[in-house]
Amino acid sequence: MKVSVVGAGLVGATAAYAMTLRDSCSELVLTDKDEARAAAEAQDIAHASPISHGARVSSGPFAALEGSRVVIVAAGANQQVGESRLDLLQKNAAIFREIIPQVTQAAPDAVLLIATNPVDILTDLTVKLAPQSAVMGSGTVLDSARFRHLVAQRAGVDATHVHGYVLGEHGDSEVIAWSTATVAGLPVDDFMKARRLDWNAQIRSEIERGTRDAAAAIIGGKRATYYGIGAALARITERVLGDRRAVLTVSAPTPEFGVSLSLPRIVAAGGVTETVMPNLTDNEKTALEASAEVLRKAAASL
Ligand SMILES: NC(=O)C1=CN([C@@H]2O[C@H](COP(=O)(O)OP(=O)(O)OC[C@H]3O[C@@H](n4cnc5c(N)ncnc54)[C@H](O)[C@@H]3O)[C@@H](O)[C@H]2O)C=CC1
Ligand SMILES: CC(=O)C(=O)O
Repeated sequence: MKVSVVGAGLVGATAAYAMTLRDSCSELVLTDKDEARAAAEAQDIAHASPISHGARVSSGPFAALEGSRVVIVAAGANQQVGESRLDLLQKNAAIFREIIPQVTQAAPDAVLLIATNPVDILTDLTVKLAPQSAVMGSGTVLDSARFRHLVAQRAGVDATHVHGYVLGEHGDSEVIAWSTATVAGLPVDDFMKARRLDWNAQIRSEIERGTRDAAAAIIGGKRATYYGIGAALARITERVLGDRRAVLTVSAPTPEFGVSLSLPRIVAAGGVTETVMPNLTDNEKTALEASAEVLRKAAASL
C-alpha cells in the first residue's frame, strides 16, 4: 500500500500529512526538485506517524517511487492573487512534460492522481504522456465539498448528510448542479421548506459564488489553499487503495465532451471504471457544455 507524492509543496505535503493522520497507506514517499524541502517535509510528517499510527514516510528521487500503487502529482506553480487556474497552463504543462515520463518509468503500474492546476487540462496532458497508465484528476471533488459545506451551514445539519455535485471544469466555469443536491435524502428546496428555513434565489446565488470563488478568497487571505485539497487527495487515494467503487467527481477523459472534466465517476483499484451521468436540467446541460468549451479552447492552446 505504497503511495508517492510528486511535489512536496503546500498541497503535496498537506496531502501526505492527511494520509498519515488517516492511516491511508503503509508507505509514503515524497519527491520534489527541491530535495531539501521534500526531505524536511518527510521528516516533519514522519514525526506524526508514531502518534497517528500512520505510514513509514521518506523522501527520495523519482526512482524511489517504484512499487507505488498511487502517485499524486502536485508539482508546479500555484495561483497568485488575481490569477486564474488556466493562467498556470503553459508553465505547469512544461513541468509535466519533464516529470510524467520519470514517474511512469519508476512506477509504471501506479494510478496517477493529478492535483496541479489547471487540473483538467493537465489530466488530459498526462493521459497523452502516459498512455499506459490509469490517470485521473482531483477535479471538482474539492468544489463539491465546498458546496456541501455551504448548503449544510444553511440547512443546519452535518455536511456528511448533504450530497450534491459540482461538475465540469475545476475552475471559473464549473457547474453547480442543484438538481443533484439533497439534504437527508430530500431535494434541497424541499428540505428547506419543510424545516421553514430561509431559502431563496439570493441565498442560492451566494452559495454558488461561495463555492466558485472559494479558492480566490482563500488565496487572497493566505496566498494558497491546501487543507481542503489535502483531505480530498487522501480520500480519493484511499478509495483506489481499497478498491471501494466510491462515487467521486474526479476529472477524466470524457469522449462526448472531447476533454477531461468532472462528472460523478466510480473510482476503484484501477482508477475510474465508469461514469454516472446525472439527470441534469436543460440549463445545467447548457452550462456543462459551455464549461467543456472553455476547457477545449484551453487544451487547444497547448
Ligand atoms: N486541484 C485542486 O483542487 C488544487 C490544486 N492546487 C494546485 O496544486 C499545485 C501546487 O500548489 P502548492 O503546493 O500550493 O504550490 P507550492 O509552490 O507550495 O509547491 C509546488 C512544489 O512543486 C515543486 N516542483 C516544481 N517543479 C517541479 C519539478 N519539475 N519536479 C518536482 N517538483 C517540482 C516545487 O519545488 C514545490 O515544492 C498548484 O498548481 C496549485 O494550483 C492547489 C489547490 C487545490
Ligand atoms: C487552488 C485551487 O484550485 C482550489 O483551491 O480550488
